[in-house]
Amino acid sequence: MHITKFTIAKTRLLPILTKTLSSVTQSKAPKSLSNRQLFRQILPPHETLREIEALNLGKPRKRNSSPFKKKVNIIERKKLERRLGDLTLEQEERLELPHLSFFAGAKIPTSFPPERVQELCFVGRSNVGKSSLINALADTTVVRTSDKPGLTQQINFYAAGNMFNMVDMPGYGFAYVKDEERLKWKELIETYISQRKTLKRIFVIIDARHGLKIADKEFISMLDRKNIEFQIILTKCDMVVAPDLARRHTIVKEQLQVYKNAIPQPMMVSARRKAGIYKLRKLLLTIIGGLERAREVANKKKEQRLADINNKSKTPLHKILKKFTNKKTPRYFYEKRKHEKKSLKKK
Ligand SMILES: Nc1nc2c(ncn2[C@@H]2O[C@H](COP(=O)(O)OP(=O)(O)OP(=O)(O)O)[C@@H](O)[C@H]2O)c(=O)[nH]1
Ligand SMILES: [Mg+2]
Repeated sequence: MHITKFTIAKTRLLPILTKTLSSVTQSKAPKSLSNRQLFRQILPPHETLREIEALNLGKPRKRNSSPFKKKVNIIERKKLERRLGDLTLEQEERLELPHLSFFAGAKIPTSFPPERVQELCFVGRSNVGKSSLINALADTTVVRTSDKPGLTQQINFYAAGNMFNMVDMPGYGFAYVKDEERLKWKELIETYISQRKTLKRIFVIIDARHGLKIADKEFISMLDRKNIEFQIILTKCDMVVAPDLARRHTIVKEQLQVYKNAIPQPMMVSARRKAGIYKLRKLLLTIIGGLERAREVANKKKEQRLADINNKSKTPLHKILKKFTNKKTPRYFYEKRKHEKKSLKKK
């Protein structure tokens, strides 16, 4: 038999896909189908599809600007709701994390900062989007990111206010770095993970386009051997169409069943489109025990916003229009109409 790269990949994937398929569709997949065809046959559960639709995960559809297309969109969404259930059920609380700042970097274990507050760490293959995810979670650009793999080369510690630390790791399984360097990173990560007492959860970041790769499996097997709990986050979800994302989620969930220390439910996010970020923030705050405090801050901000809106609408018309009175520009008429409409509504 002529063995190609493809045949090897297929033999590796086939058992997983057939297993997933048989458990989801309750039927055996014929061996003649290609990997892609097998993948396409997976029927993901409704709740996964609903979560993807509700959180706006998945590759964005083409922008529909015409009123007709907008109407078609509304009809399609209604059809989806009839099939999957109420999409508003997944609505997220608009929570925020405290201000993020860099405070320490460690290339060797002796440089780890003292264990003061609780920590959450983000680990995964190079270029998978660990640093971008931390930025998205904290709504900042403090963490450096790059489209070239291997940017983060040390363990970076970021303080989220005085509540907790987020820890950005170098990527594992990075092929373009010397063996010596790779081994050093591996040891550094393993030492941190197994010795840090304040570490509350390890998030293993996986590219949603590829799922669990060999390096990921090796890493989570190591965690499992050491009895360390971890949770998977599928990221770059904006690069996979919704049905395929649901299938990927189903496969990863199935694969996790063999790891006794895996939290069974993988999360889904897109750091670029900030989808699923509120849900993940809520999880982080729950782990840290800061959910109530974050809710209080969010409520205060909401009240402030409402008060600002009220104050603005109380500004008399002549003051609003003062800026535009020299020239009666379209803006002048727009502001006037808006104000009139508002006062009509109030009456
Ligand atoms: N489309 C898309 N791109 C993303 C997303 N998250 C990260 N990226 C891109 O992926 C590339 C790598 O992101 P990083 O955050 O630097 O990845 P990393 O895992 O920290 O990489 P290393 O530090 O090299 O280990 C950047 O070009 C990001 O813009 C995402 O959710 N969607
Ligand atoms: Mg990085």
